[in-house]
Amino acid sequence: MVKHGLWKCGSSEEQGESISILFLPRPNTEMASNEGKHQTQLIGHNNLPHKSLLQSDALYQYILDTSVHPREHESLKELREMTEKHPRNLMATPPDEGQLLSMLLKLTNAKKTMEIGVFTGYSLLSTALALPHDGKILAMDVNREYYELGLPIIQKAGVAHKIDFREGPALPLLDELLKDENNKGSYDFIFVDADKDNYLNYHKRVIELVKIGGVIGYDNTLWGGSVAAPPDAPMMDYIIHYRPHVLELNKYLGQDSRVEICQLPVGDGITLCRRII
Ligand SMILES: C[S@@+](CC[C@H](N)C(=O)[O-])C[C@H]1O[C@@H](n2cnc3c(N)ncnc32)[C@H](O)[C@@H]1O
Repeated sequence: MVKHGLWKCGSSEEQGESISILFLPRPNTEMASNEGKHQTQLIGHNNLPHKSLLQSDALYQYILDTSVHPREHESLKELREMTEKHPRNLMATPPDEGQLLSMLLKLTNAKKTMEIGVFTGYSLLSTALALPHDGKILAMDVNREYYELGLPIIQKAGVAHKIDFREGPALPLLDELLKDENNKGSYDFIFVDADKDNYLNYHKRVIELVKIGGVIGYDNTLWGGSVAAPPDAPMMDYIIHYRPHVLELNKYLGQDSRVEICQLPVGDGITLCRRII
């Protein structure tokens, strides 16, 4: 049976809701042959096969084995393995997405970046390793304890000096940044991976902070595949709760003339926005 899961989360996890998976049927799968009926199944952290919307576990494993794990920096591997033991490990950015972020940062010669939603720091460390020695990352998370779990590994990797971590809700921090005209249009790259119900609020702000030609990446824009599910498909409560926000963001970005966009089915879906005006 092919499984399609919701792998990442926003503030619902902060509120202690349970984590589970939304299964969606696909043509030519066991589910489709079952008269096309939707099925749901609860599944815990430890028995999830992978974080991806790809059509099979084997295909995703092939990508990991062939292109991702052999090239993963030893510190990223250490951080990933440490995070796998965390009860909320589903929040972590998967390694293929970390590789994508690293490639983007290098292709765009990014130097000044921002990350909203750090958790234990997989995407943060991917970013820090990809930036030049004098690169900078303004990293925000409501929970410093998560960040501090990965910090010793980041320090050991010799890239902690690039990170300016701020604890607290990101919106007021962004509003504070916007008070200084020098911050506007100054960021090369901004990665948004936090509370999904605020993504449009983030967009209104980060679009002013990213430079023209710079890139904003919004994570989880396929929301476990639920964005294309029929409204009556069985879904977990937190999926239902955030789904309208993700749908609204996707619709908004699809029409926002200030950016060119590209939505990729990597991880839980990432939408890249290149600011053009
Ligand atoms: C999906 S996780 C981030 C995963 C991370 N990018 C990684 O590589 O593992 C979401 C994070 O957003 C944080 N968060 C939730 N609401 C937030 C808010 N309003 N402002 C800042 N951070 C928030 C959570 O504490 C959590 O660590």
